[in-house]
Amino acid sequence: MIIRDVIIRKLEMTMKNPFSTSFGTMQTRQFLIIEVVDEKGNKGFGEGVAFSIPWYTEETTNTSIHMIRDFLVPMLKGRTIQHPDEVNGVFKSIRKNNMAKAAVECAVWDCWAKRQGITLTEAIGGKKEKIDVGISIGLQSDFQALAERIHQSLESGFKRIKVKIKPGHDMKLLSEIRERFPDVPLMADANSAYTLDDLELLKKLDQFNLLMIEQPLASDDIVDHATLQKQIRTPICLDESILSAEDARKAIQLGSCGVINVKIGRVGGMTEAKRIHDICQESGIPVWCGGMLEAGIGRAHNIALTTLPNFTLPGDTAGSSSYWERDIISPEITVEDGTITVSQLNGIGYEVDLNEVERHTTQLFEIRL
Ligand SMILES: O=C(O)CCC(=O)C1=CC=C[C@@H](O)[C@@H]1C(=O)O
Ligand SMILES: [Mg+2]
Repeated sequence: MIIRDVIIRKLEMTMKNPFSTSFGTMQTRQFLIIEVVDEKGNKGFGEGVAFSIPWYTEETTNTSIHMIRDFLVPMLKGRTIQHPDEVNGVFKSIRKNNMAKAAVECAVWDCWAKRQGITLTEAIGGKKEKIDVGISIGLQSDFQALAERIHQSLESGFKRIKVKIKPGHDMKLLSEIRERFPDVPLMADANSAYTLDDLELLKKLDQFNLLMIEQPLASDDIVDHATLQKQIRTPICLDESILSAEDARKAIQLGSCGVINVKIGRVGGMTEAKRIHDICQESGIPVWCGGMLEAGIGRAHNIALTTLPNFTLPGDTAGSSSYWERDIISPEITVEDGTITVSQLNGIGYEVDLNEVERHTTQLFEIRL
């Protein structure tokens, strides 16, 4: 396969509900859609999930455009790609910028699967026909609002609830949730808001019987997390700290976590996500698919990834209607009784609604290779 054309679109879409974490609130979601076209005219799509502000990782929507236009796409010029696993190696000389790499690599995966006449799920070796889905609820204005969101989410069948915590919004919040919803599969994501100075408080969170606590300490740390994991019963789930399969190997070796959240963008693509899955599987560490408030194309890639066997925990892969009035794919992704039925259609399994894409496009770059 030879990639002949690449179209980079920057989109801006308004989320139904603002999403708040320990680092800020977002309602307008900027992201990229990468379209690749091969020499036979097959098309593939990937989503660039970096935010407009570099608060989750160092990347932004605009740094991704720069990386993709000026470095990554030129590296594909004149190259025959036998299998999409090769793209990870092609981009290896470029450091980090994982979300930019993943956006292009995922478009190549989709294109290749369509060219082979197979689903993306088959292309990566996934087997599940249905996947379990949880929901991530951002910080809310007050407990009543949060309780209402949890209640609605349980009514809709979501298989686990993730809430955001930060210093000052932890003990009381979790104890109120537990009082009202004693048996709910519950986890808390701190997005790096604590340090080992908070050890005593973090130990107390064990009483809430959380499935796991996500990224309590620094975003680039695995050493302090290992110290913390030895002193708390609740499994630590690493998110921000794991950027590669090597990071996963080291974190597991140090005992820094009991679970890993895999995000395709954060780790630089589908190939690296599969490697992390495999390392965790060999080490008895369960994984689940994290979310980046994606639109339909990114979401479709996440669903395919989740069909791998060691994705044994529900992911942050809620359906289109949890985020958008109208998604950019057809049909939209729907969740029934807390599960998504994996599409049997080729590639990502959904049609990209180019009219909707255009309606939200604020910048477009066409590159002919
Ligand atoms: O529903 C989703 O897409 C998951 C949302 C979510 O929890 C997150 C998205 C992006 C950055 C973070 O705030 C957070 C996370 O850390 O997992
Ligand atoms: Mg997280």
